[in-house]
Amino acid sequence: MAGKHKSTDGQQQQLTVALRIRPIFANEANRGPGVVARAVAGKIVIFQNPQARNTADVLRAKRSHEKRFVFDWAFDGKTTQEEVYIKTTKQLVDNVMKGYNATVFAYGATGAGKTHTMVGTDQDPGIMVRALSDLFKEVRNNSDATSYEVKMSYLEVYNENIRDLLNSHSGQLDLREDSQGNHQVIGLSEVSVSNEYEVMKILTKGNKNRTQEATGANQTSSRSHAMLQVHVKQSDRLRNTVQKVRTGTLYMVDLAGSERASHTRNTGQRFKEGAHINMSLLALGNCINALAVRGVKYVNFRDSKLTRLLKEPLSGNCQTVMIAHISPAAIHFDESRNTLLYADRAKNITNKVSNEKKMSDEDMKKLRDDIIVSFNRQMEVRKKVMEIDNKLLELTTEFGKLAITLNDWETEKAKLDSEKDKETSDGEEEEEPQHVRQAWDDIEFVISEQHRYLSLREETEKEYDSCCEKTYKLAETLPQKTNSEEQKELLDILMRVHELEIEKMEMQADQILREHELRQRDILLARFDKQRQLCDEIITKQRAMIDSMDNGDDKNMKPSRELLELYQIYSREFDGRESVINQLNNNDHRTNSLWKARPPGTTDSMLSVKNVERRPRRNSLQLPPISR
Ligand SMILES: Nc1ncnc2c1ncn2[C@@H]1O[C@H](COP(=O)(O)OP(=O)(O)OP(=O)(O)O)[C@@H](O)[C@H]1O
Repeated sequence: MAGKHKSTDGQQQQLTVALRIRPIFANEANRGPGVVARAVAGKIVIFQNPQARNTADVLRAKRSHEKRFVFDWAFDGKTTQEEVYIKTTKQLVDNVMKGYNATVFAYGATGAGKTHTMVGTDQDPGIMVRALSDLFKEVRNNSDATSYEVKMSYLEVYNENIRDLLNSHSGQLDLREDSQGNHQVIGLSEVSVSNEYEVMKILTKGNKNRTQEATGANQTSSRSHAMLQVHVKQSDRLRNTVQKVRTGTLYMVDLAGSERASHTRNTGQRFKEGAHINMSLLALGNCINALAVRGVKYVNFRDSKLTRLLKEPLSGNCQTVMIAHISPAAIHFDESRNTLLYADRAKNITNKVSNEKKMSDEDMKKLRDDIIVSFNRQMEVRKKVMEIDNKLLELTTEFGKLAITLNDWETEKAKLDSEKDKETSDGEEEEEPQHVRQAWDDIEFVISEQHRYLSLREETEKEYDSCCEKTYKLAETLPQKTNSEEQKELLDILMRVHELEIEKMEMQADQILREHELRQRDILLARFDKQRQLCDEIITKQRAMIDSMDNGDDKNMKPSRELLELYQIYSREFDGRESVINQLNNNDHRTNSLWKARPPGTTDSMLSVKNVERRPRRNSLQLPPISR
């Protein structure tokens, strides 16, 4: 089997080119110098110029008049129909069943064996029948899990007119280009088929309708290009699974003879046909030449109906096999050489093959719905995270307030204890008032709530991450799944709108956090303020104590010179600070703007609830001792 056909999705694939040399007929062998084309080693064609045989120097003649062509496959007169089918087309059938498109077309001069390869006879059928027979075998083998719909259409292009071979009354049919750049034949009948016997009947009927005429070159020459299209649509039968619908099309084309019109010695109508056939084959040749040159952006498929119909097979999402045909007879040297050169050129054509690219309106709607559902879920979960954050921030604020109440109480208790010491010296601890006991209970509750919300946040954040991943995976499939710019643009806009929604939500969350930070700073500042007042009080009292000692008898308790200097600096700082605070209190606006700057030394962890731990109940406020 040709390894070249085993398609990996989205990969560049070269056109597979096979060359078939039919057996020489007795009348051909009698008429000239015999055989000029031989297939060697299954891949090489040795082609000789018959005139070389007249040269005396046999070796020199051989070198200059013998040409070798290498193809994917080279078949000779002994190769069976089955072998040709297995090597060129069998894998295409497998790929069509996987949802790819595939084309096999027969090219060559009149009488070179195209129809024999494509259609064959009842006793020895050709590719069309064998491919359909294999396709139905696959359908039967997989019918438990998959439901299939196989439809066929068969048309011919004759004198640049398209006719339906399955409906002889259809007349000429129009070819239209859809929004995705594919060509469709309007009004072409599609027949549902379920087994190979029906296919055989339909093909025989179609071939009878085909324009055939005896010419000087062939007894039953096909004067038209015939195209058989087999569409396979499949969907999973299994319940509770996502319905996956795949469609693949197999195009099988039997082209009209490619020889020059003059060779058939035709005049009048026959000549006109020849001219048309050659015009479309010339257009096909031009397309093949253009496609074979790497980097060519524009290929003109518009010149003929045939090239318009073959646009997708040759340039688009399709695996394509060309089977070129030649006669081995010396009398057909010119046509055979032309065919060999065409086929050689066609080897360079590459197609990009994918079974994902084509997207029906139904699939498009599903993808759009999936994206919306995924985004909405993402927004919902993000909202939940925001609500949790909000709750955590409220708890942090609450914690801050309660901490102030407790600190206030510790300060007050220290004062009360020292006053009591003076009076009674019994060392009994001050009883906590009701609001302080309540504050301890509340702070305990706040801490347990913080832990609860933190673990909830962790879970919800994980859920949010998986939602984001799902949405972006869907978004990533877009370029592969759509082939229309319009579809892509629409889905891009949809994605952008939702991204903006998410961004808006993030900004709201940011705003809430900022407001909370401001509140936290207020609380922190209030705590600093209390601490400062306490320090002031301590320093002032110590100063008074030292002053009183200074006046007393104990000269050893005199403060050092250094300490006295520090007191002076402190009182200057104190006066300056008081005047700034007075100024700020008179001007609310400026006070607010001052809060906007983070107080020096305030770190994120100071604002975070995670790091706040319950203070030990009986631990009074610790101040650094002033060392003398
Ligand atoms: N490989 C082959 N083995 C045996 N007979 C062949 C083979 N190829 C072609 N023939 C015979 O040669 C004759 C011409 O072949 P065929 O009609 O297939 O040519 P064609 O290329 O389709 O010609 P046209 O373009 O005129 O339709 C037929 O009688 C056919 O049976």
